[in-house]
Amino acid sequence: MSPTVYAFDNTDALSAGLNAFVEKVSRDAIADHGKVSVAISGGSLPKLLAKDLKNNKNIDFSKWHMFWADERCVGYDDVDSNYKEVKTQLLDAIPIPASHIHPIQEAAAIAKNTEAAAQDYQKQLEAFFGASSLPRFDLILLGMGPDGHCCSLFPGHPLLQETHRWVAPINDSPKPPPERITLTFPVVNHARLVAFVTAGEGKQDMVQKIIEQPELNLPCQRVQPTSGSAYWFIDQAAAGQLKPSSYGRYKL
Ligand SMILES: O=C(O)[C@H](O)[C@@H](O)[C@H](O)[C@H](O)COP(=O)(O)O
Repeated sequence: MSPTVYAFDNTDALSAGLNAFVEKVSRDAIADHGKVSVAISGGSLPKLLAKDLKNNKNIDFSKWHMFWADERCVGYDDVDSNYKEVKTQLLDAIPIPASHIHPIQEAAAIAKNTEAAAQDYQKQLEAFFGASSLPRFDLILLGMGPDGHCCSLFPGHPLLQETHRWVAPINDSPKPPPERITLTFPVVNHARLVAFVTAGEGKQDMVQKIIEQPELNLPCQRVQPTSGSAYWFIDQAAAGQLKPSSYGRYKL
């Protein structure tokens, strides 16, 4: 199924729309199963997400569990750490219990032991979701790279074919740093909801390709939740090459 695309006048409006969407996802998940599992990527996403969400008093963050969709193998304090970015932008400002925050294992990350970091992260997912079936996140929040990558799943990379592992190591990421771990497509596509968040004119060509040329089979286009839905939250600049019929407006 094609994703639903919402375009916003500017990034402030995008953050407001995303905040309303996440509030609803959180309410529905808590009503359904008492907690909310969220996985998030790095890049520009944490800031766009946190702008309004960090002040949202209608969300019961005590029920949230935060995971990473992909992570760079660096220490928690490193400028490249996705954990650090999400913590600084969002987690430090919301009442989420520390035990509900699930970063990758720092020792393995610092040692650049991507295999150990990936195996440990898979164990963390098994401990939370159970080991017998694929994890089913309530929400996976992803950015889009200018080459059409998402998570640390890059065009043409063998990891696109991974069908067994939930979390995979990567040592040759074309986007630095090269050592990372990433959720794999089986996990991403088992989520209830996946929301892409991207903004800026620099993204408009790739957004057009991904939304209007599905035959390209780029990583972002392989995100097709099997029993869930995919959404795009973009600003007008990123929507600049899209046909007006390709997107709609999110109703707050
Ligand atoms: O660790 C990372 O690098 C990311 O998780 C990556 O997948 C990111 O989300 C995209 O590259 C988009 O990044 P920008 O929004 O900064 O372009």
